[in-house]
Amino acid sequence: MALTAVVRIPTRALLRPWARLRDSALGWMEPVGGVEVSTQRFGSQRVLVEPASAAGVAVMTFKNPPVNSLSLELLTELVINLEKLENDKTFRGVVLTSDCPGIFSAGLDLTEICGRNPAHYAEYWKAVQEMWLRLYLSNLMLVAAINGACPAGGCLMSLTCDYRVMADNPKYAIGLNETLLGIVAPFWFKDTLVNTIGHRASERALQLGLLFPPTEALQVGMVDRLVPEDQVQSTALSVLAQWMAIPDHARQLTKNMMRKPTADGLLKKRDEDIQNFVSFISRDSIQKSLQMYLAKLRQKKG
Ligand SMILES: CCCCC/C=C\CCC/C=C/CC(=O)SCCNC(=O)CCNC(=O)[C@H](O)C(C)(C)COP(=O)(O)OP(=O)(O)OC[C@H]1O[C@@H](n2cnc3c(N)ncnc32)[C@H](O)[C@@H]1OP(=O)(O)O
Repeated sequence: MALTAVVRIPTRALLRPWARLRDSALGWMEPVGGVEVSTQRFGSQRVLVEPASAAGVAVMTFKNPPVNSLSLELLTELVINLEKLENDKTFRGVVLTSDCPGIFSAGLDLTEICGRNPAHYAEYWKAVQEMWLRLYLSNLMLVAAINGACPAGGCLMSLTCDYRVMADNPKYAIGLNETLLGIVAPFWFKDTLVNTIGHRASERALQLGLLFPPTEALQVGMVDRLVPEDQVQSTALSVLAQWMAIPDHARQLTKNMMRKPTADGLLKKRDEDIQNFVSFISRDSIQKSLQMYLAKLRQKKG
């Protein structure tokens, strides 16, 4: 269904983005001459993108049931939709969230890294790298609305955002738990965590594969705010409204200055990282660990 409508925002607000917040706070909604803002919903099978009611903001919702595992398809759709948002200069901020009840994302799709061939592992890992690079270096303001469990690759995805709001439900946990599966978080996962919670806390969390319940995640700095479950998305949107008050060029240059050196670490050796992944994941011992882990997950219900 096409929900095309056009809202006009005054050019002065686009030139001075921080003015938009003030204007809307004053109740300014008059469509006056200026730049067209598309309010059309778009997206794809697994990623829905909807413009939020605030100008310049979109909500990107992952819907890859049952657990939003990061399949090759989901990763590809995510990157395509992010690129669309970035190319549409009317968007300045995006909330990332999930459509799967109680789960933000279960991380990498284990069926993509278990029982496949080396060419598939290479293709998949390239897509994981691409997702991280695009999100981590995005010029857009990204806020993760973590409305459920957020292990491993799901946690990584949220760590690429500029701010994390998590549902205050002790049933949910967040963290890089790779060691529990007998696998190792690659250096760029580690770097992203270190940049967020510091070296000592990362070392402990990574070695032990810690999954933090919300209160501990807040204490360690893995998330920025806890709110009741039904307020996760609205809080994420109001955080974005605050960030929108900062002039884009200054914020973007600052973000790039903070993040580029970390991203360069991977950009300089993408191929080597793919080769490392393929040879690591293809080992019999690693495949056995993953099979056992998957079997345990599947047995849980039985
Ligand atoms: C020295 C050189 C080093 C180089 C190394 C390079 C790289 C190696 C590192 C690679 C990095 C990997 C990062 C990852 O993301 S690995 C994935 C880790 N994910 C997890 O551990 C999460 C596993 N899932 C869960 O804990 C739970 O499913 C849950 C998310 C908490 C949800 O629980 P619940 O609601 O109870 O749902 P179920 O457990 O019953 O699951 C439903 C259904 O979904 C299947 N499933 C769950 N998670 C995954 C997954 N990640 N991938 C694929 N499938 C998954 C689960 O098996 C159930 O399936 P069935 O309905 O068929 O039983």
